[in-house]
Amino acid sequence: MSTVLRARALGKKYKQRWALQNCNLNVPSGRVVGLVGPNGAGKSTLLNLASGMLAPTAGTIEVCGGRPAADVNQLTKVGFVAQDAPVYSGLSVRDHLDLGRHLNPAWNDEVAQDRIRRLGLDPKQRAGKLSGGQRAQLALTLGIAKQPELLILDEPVAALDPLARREFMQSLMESVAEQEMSVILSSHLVSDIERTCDYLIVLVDSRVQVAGDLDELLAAHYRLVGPRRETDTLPSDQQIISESHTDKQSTYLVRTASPIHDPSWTVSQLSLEDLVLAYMHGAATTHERPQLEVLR
Ligand SMILES: Nc1ncnc2c1ncn2[C@@H]1O[C@H](COP(=O)(O)OP(=O)(O)OP(=O)(O)O)[C@@H](O)[C@H]1O
Repeated sequence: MSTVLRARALGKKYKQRWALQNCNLNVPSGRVVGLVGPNGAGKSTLLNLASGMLAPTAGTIEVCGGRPAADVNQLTKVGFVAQDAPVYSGLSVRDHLDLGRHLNPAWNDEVAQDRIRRLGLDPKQRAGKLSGGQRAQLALTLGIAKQPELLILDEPVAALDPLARREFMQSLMESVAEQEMSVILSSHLVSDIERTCDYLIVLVDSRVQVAGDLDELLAAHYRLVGPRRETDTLPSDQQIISESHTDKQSTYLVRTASPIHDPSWTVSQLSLEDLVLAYMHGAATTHERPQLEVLR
């Protein structure tokens, strides 16, 4: 199985503060990866390192088998749509497509023109006059028509209303299905991740808390509710992600590869939202609880 992103002890420091620390990842190719975490967790930092916009302070990162943005070949392989979908406000939609055609050797003009038509964008319209959603769609169009091996999207739907968000994600999924493309996208919205992603990375407070195949992660996490028990009474193969207690009752969210047979527990599976929040809560027990927007 080939790897689209590999990070080893990767770190990025701004002045005295680590924005990303000891990040180790092996993301398989052909997946749609959801990168989730609270504000300031380090998501943009990781995506900027992956696109070559930033250089690591520590460790290494490889995308599509090479150092990000190392040469023209590497630049061709990776598409990056930064946060807030940056476009040139003085240029028209058509100018953007012309620019894309000239700058990208694997540019697919048919895909670009078709998307613009389907979105109902006027080619003569200046990008500065488009709505936030239309700008995001234009930026996504440029990323998709470039036909990269890896498309990186930093909070692509943040500015969109729920309907526009769903349409945006749908059109992204159609393009993924049509092209052989890996995608890494960051989002605060668990519902978007749930609908579109098959691989999850949870980043909190500059550290990767968990990463892996979404279905495998969901299958390996449980909520245990039962009479109050101390942490050290749980089997060692159960990794405690978060816990809460009342005088009489304990609730644990655990990760384990083994089935749970203990009859004193009421056992249930976790939703994706539960899982993400458990890792955020677990990582934040010494801090204020981070905010995660959960929209349905
Ligand atoms: N250019 C910079 N100079 C100094 N500090 C920075 C810079 N960029 C980011 N940081 C800090 O690094 C940390 C991680 O920021 P980053 O933008 O990667 O987080 P994020 O998870 O993308 O957040 P958000 O969800 O709010 O976009 C934050 O504490 C932020 O203040």
